[in-house]
Amino acid sequence: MSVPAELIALREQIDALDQQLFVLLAERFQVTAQVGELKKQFQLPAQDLARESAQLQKIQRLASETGLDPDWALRFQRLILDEVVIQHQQC
Ligand SMILES: O=C(O)C(=O)C[C@]1(C(=O)O)C=C[C@@H](O)C=C1
Repeated sequence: MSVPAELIALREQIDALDQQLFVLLAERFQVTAQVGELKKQFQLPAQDLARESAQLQKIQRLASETGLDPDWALRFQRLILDEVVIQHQQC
């Protein structure tokens, strides 16, 4: 069965967006790696729950404003934060 041209075009858009998403994610992890180094230098804890709480509130608001499911956005952000904390602990 042939794939409609419209589907091909939409998939190209998806691939381009995925690429942007991963470039941004990689950029975020580069910044958090710098935070990890700084925390090590100043002997600060890997996790900052007050900062996370403020971020998660912001994420929920952003999700609502952009039409994303706030609960899903929270889970997504949690995944990222947990990974950063692990990386901080390993640094
Ligand atoms: O801001 C910090 O203190 C960070 O370590 C970065 C970060 C984040 O990825 O945004 C990660 C872990 C902390 O618990 C809070 C925030």
